[in-house]
Amino acid sequence: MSTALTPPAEARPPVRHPDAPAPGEPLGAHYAYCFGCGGGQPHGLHLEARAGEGVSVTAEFTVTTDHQGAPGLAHGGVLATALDETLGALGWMLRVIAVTGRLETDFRLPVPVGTVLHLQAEVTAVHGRKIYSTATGRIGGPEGPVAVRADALFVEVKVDHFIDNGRPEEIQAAMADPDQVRRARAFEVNP
Ligand SMILES: CCCCCCCCCCCCCCCC(=O)SCCNC(=O)CCNC(=O)[C@H](O)C(C)(C)COP(=O)(O)OP(=O)(O)OC[C@H]1O[C@@H](n2cnc3c(N)ncnc32)[C@H](O)[C@@H]1OP(=O)(O)O
Repeated sequence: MSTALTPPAEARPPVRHPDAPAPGEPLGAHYAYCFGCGGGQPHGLHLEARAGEGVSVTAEFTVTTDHQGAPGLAHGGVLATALDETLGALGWMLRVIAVTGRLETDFRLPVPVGTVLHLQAEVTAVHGRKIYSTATGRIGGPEGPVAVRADALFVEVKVDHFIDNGRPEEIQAAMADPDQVRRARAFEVNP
């Protein structure tokens, strides 16, 4: 793990937000067109995450023919996306908006098409806006061997990060969504 992903000595253990979803509760998509979790992306990962104990989440992603690199095998970048999306879902447990600053990935086993990747992620430490976290993706079941893993640094941001930087067409469409809950989920972690 790179030094940038080692929490400083002053970092604190993460605190589960009192209003975090209960363990086992599905977290749902934060944005319908998210490539990781959105239902509106036909070739996306359609990753489904659930709240875990403490500051953790679990998720599942089924590798399809849309996700290949080599014939019959998942593309490494797609697997990194699955790890990134799962780690991103930890924001629901802290109730903060955060984006990936650094993602360091280990690929340990090839992952064939048709595999269900069982993901687990947890926050390990928090220092100011910096959120340190780690994730695994197992195959053959939730207790199966680790095929992929990652360490990450997410950085807390304000909602302006998206409004100021996203392409105006998509930002305006998301803000104009008549579904208030969906609109809130797209722009805030706390709907
Ligand atoms: C319409 C749609 C709405 C969406 C609704 C939102 C819902 C919730 C969205 C969730 C989405 C989930 C999806 C999966 C998660 C992604 O994939 S997120 C997308 C990929 N990530 C990005 O696009 C981020 C791009 N990078 C940036 O915008 C900026 O570099 C950052 C990360 C915000 C940091 O910039 P900054 O705010 O200016 O902060 P900065 O002072 O540079 O850094 C703060 C601290 O972090 C450290 N740091 C920053 N980057 C790094 C790094 N790469 N390595 C080491 N340290 C770093 C700095 O050294 C600094 O440390 P201290 O000096 O405080 O000790």
